[in-house]
Amino acid sequence: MKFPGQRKSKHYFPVGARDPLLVQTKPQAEQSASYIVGIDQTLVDIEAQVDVEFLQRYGLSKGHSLLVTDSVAEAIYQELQSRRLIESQFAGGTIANTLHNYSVLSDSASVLLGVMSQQIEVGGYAYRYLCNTSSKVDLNYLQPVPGPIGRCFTFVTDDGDRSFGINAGLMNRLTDDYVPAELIQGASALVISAYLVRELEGDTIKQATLKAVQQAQAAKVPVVLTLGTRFIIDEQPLWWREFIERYVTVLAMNEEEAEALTGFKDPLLAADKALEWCDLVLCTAGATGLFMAGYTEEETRRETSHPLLPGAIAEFNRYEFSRPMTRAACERPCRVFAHIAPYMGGPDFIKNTNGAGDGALSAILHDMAANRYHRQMVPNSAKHQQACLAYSSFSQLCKYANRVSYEVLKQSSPRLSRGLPEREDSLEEAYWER
Ligand SMILES: Nc1ncnc2c1ncn2[C@@H]1O[C@H](COP(=O)(O)OP(=O)(O)OP(=O)(O)O)[C@@H](O)[C@H]1O
Ligand SMILES: O=c1[nH]cnc2c1ncn2[C@@H]1O[C@H](CO)[C@@H](O)[C@H]1O
Repeated sequence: MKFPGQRKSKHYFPVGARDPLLVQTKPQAEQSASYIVGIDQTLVDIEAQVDVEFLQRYGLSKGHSLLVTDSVAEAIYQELQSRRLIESQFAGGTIANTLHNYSVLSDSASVLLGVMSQQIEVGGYAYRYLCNTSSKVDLNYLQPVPGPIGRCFTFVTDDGDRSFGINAGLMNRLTDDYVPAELIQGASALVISAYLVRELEGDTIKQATLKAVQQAQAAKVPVVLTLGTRFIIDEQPLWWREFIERYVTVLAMNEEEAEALTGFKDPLLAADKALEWCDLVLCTAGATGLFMAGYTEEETRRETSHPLLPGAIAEFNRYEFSRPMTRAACERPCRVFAHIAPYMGGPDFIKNTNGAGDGALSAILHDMAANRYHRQMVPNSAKHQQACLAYSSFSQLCKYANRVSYEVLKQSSPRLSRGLPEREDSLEEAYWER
C-alpha cells in the first residue's frame, strides 16, 4: 500500500515491510488482506468526437448515459466507422475505472465482480477489456457468459463534455452465485454504482448487487455508492434516498445527480442534505472543483488554518482539518464541509472530462483502505484512538481527490496509465502542505 496523496509524511506510515519493528507487529497475511471489491457492468468505451446534432439524431442526451437498442447501436457503429470518427476503444465502466485507478494509485489489489465473455477473440471487446485493466485488479471472480460484454459509445462534444449510449450485451447478467460472501466480508469497501439498477428483462445484476450490499452491511464493510447519471435518480429519487439511508456509508455524485437526489442545486446544500442519509459525501462540480461533507466527533474536531469560505453555509470549511467518522461512531456528531478549486485551475487544455469524477472517488477509496491497512499494521497508533473512516482529514482528502481528477483530465483517459508523480516538480508542490 502506497501512502495516500503526496505530502511530507510527518505521520508514521508503514509503506514497506523492511522495518524490523513493523514486521514483528503483524503477520504478513494481514497486509495482503487489504483490498476493495467493486461490482460493474463490464463494457468497452468506444470514443468518438461528434457534434450535438449527432446526439439528437440518435435520441441521446448531452452529458448523460442512456441505453440504446441493438439496432440503434448498429446504426451508430456503422456511421462512426464510415465517417472514421472512432478515436479509441478502451475498457470502461464507472466502477471498473475506479478500481483500476485505485489499484494504480495505491499499488494494491482490488477485485472486480461482473461478467466476461467465455469465448474471447484476440482484438475483440472482451480482449481489449482484459488488456486495458491493471494487473492489480483481480479478474478471477468474473462470471463467464455466452455472449458479448457491453459497449459504451462515448461521445465527446466540442466543449469536452461526454455523453454515453449504452448497448448492454450481457453485461447485466451477473448472478448472485458469483458474489462470494467471504470476499465481500473481508474487503475494505464495497463499491457500486446507480447504473447497476438499470436493467432490462431477464437481467440479474441488481439482485446480485443487493445481495453483496447486504453482506457488506452485515460485516460492517462500508458501502460506497456513485450515482452515475442523473436520469436514473430522477426516475425514483425516494427509492434512492431510502436505499442510501439503509445501506450506504459513502456517497459520490456530481452536482446534477446531487440535485436529482436532494432537490438542491447548490452542491454544498445538496451534500448537507445527503448527510441525513449517509456518512460521507463527495460532490464533484466540474470547473467549480469539488466538495466533501461528513461527520466528526465534536470534542476532537480540528479548526482549519485556511481562510474560512463563504457559501450557502457560512464559513462551512471551519473544521475541515478533522477526519471523517460515521455518524454512529460519534458521541456528539458534528457536520464538516470542505471545498477545493481545480488543481492549478485545471489543465491548459481539456480534451475530454470523461472519468474525472471516478478519479476523485478512487483517491477517497485509497485513503479509506490505507486507514484500514494502517490500523492492521499499527493498531495502537494514536491515529486509531477513534474509529475514523479515512486516514486523512477532509481537507487532505479534497486535495488528493482533486489532484487525481486533474491527472485524469491531463491524461485524457478515465483510466490512469500511471500514478501520480513521486515528486511534484511544479511550483505547486506546496499544494500538499497548505
Ligand atoms: N472544466 C474543468 N476545469 C477544471 N477542472 C475540472 C473541469 N471539469 C472537471 N474538473 C475536475 O474534475 C473533477 C470532477 O469533475 P466532474 O464534476 O466533471 O466529474 P463527473 O461529472 O462526475 O465525471 P465522470 O462521471 O465522467 O467521472 C472536478 O472536481 C474538478 O477537479
Ligand atoms: O450504464 C453504465 N454502466 C457502467 N458504466 C457506465 C455506464 N454509462 C457510462 N459508464 C461509464 O462511465 C465512465 C465515466 O464515468 C465511462 O468510462 C463509462 O464507461
